[in-house]
Amino acid sequence: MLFPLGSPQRCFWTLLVLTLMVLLLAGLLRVERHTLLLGGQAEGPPITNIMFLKTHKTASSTVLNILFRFAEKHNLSLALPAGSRLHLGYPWFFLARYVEGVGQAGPPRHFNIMCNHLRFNPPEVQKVMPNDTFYFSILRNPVFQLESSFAYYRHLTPAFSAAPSLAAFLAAPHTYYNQSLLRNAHARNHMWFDLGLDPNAPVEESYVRAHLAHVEQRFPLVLIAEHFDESMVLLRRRLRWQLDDVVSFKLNSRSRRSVTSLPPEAQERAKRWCALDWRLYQHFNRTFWAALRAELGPRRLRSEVAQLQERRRVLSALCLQDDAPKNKTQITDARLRPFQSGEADILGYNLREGLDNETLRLCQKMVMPELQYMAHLYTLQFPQKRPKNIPFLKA
Ligand SMILES: Nc1ncnc2c1ncn2[C@@H]1O[C@H](COP(=O)(O)OS(=O)(=O)O)[C@@H](OP(=O)(O)O)[C@H]1O
Repeated sequence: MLFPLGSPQRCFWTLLVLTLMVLLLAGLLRVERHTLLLGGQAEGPPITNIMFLKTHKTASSTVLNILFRFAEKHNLSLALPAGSRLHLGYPWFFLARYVEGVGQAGPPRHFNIMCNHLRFNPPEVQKVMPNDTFYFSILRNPVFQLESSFAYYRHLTPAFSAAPSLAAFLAAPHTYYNQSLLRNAHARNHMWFDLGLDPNAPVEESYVRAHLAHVEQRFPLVLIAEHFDESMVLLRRRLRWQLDDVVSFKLNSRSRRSVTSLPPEAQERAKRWCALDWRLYQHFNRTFWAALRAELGPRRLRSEVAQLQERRRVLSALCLQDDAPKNKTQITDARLRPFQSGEADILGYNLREGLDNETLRLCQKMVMPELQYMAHLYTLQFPQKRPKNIPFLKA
């Protein structure tokens, strides 16, 4: 025996061993708590009051599909466009009266989820969303966002239709771009515009910093389209949702035929032309990774991303014909054909044949394009109103 019983040394070693055991136990408990969280048993009830600022050409229709499915599953109310409208007043600033069910008179009406395209206007949004609403949005690298916008809004945006190509537009943007036309919103700092800010403001440091701080204050979570799966991991944790709630298929994508890659010098021009969006993207790309790091370690992140991707693989094999997106001529069910625009060849999906009713319903919702799904939810929420008319479905 090294130390005789009762000696101070023995007390010291006993205390040390006990302290180490307590620390070890505390560590194990922490790991256990994390594991529980990841198994889908998030702490607290799921968040159900949500405002998603649906920026353009940023994977936002895929996020909207996730929110629509959650709303339908939990019977939550949606702030949907009033009457025959298909969006919430875009490109004009959002007004509460653009929402169905919000009258000029009478008590204020609140909704659980707002996620259709709108130009952000906080005081008006607050009129229809509860005080405890969780605000989030998504951004994409402005070079790719602009390229996607150019293909999609080619015929709707005067600045784009006047230019022979995006590279030509970027070589001399002021030749084509008239900033007084609201319809040119798609052509410059589109995400900055969607946030309700001035896309033609001079890129002065104090202005940019002040507005980035405002956006960060208003949106505690900003996702990044290039890191979609990591974004879903973070979103799920923040909303305290289940894994299946954030599994999705890629919606609104273009066929390879309609994607053009800008040469490096045109990419640099795009960053300069959309300098406000570029600053926005750089800033929120940093905050996104900082938020992920604060939330979970790299191993845990890899494991959650892998779980999400595995679930997507399973659902894709269950739901989709050939596991692959299809162009409009290949999609057999007209209700699943996405809206086509400009020079973009927008893809959708065919479902596998012979699905049982419950699986069919799940799969249909996962691939249902935005307008059709919105029309479906509008009829569910306002059965007494005239159903939404989706003109291209009749063509
Ligand atoms: N999951 C996921 N991950 C990464 N990227 C994705 C995802 N889902 C959609 N997309 C791409 O987002 C583009 C469509 O964006 P939106 O749905 O926001 O467009 S819209 O404004 O609602 O019309 C469109 O980009 P382009 O194909 O470059 O046009 C989609 O391919």
